[in-house]
Amino acid sequence: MITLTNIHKTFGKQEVLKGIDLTVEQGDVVAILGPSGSGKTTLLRCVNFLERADEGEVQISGLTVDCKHARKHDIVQLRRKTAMVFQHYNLFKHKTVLDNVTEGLIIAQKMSKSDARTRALRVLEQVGLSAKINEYPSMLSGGQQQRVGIARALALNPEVILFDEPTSALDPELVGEVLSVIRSIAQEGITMIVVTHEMGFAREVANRVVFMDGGSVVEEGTPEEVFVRPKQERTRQFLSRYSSDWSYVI
Ligand SMILES: Nc1ncnc2c1ncn2[C@@H]1O[C@H](COP(=O)(O)OP(=O)(O)OP(=O)(O)O)[C@@H](O)[C@H]1O
Repeated sequence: MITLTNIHKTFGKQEVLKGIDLTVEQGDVVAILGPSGSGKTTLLRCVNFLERADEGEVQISGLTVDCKHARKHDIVQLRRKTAMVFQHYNLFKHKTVLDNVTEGLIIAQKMSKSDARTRALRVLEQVGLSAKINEYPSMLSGGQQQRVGIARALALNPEVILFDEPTSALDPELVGEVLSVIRSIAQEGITMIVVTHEMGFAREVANRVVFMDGGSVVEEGTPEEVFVRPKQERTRQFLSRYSSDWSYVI
């Protein structure tokens, strides 16, 4: 469903992605792990052209875009197939929860107000926020704000949702509620790529784990392959550093 081929990205003199190849099947939940600065977020942003890779190809359900020569029209088409959940939620502060979700549907998807409202109410129920639709982001906890971010992504009915460290801005006690919402969405078969430092989540919710280091994919496999029988020494070292952080229990 998604194929990334030979993705390269350089910032200044720093080569941040060194020829990444990755295939994601429909319904996959792919967790991307790796040390800080290994290029995880940059890779995710290259999928929907929030960053344009210098070289390589992004293919999402039949649409192939050459990163170097992509035209605006191709990028718009590709973005329609994706939705992103950001680390810092990126909500509109002066809009209610409901309007935060309907806005994208009315503007980007040219939906009527009443259809947008119907869909928004459905996804807000899915993330457990039916009681908060008329509140403003500042009235919500970080976990609730991130659930609005997730609802907004879901409402777009994308082929893939890209999560960029969705819990890293949250206080520890709020992480579980957001991960549980992501897990419940994953169980519905939505394709997801999740950049995360939550090892327990990656182990229990993802069906594929990708370990990146230094701008390359060092190892990938099922959670069992990567967590229990890692082949690469670098993966082993990384996991042992994080072994006390597997606190998320479903
Ligand atoms: N827009 C940018 N301009 C310049 N350098 C950048 C830019 N975005 C990322 N980088 C650099 O690219 C490298 C990889 O960053 P990236 O955010 O992709 O890593 P990461 O693995 O997601 O790290 P973390 O886990 O800390 O978020 C870092 O050295 C970062 O400073």
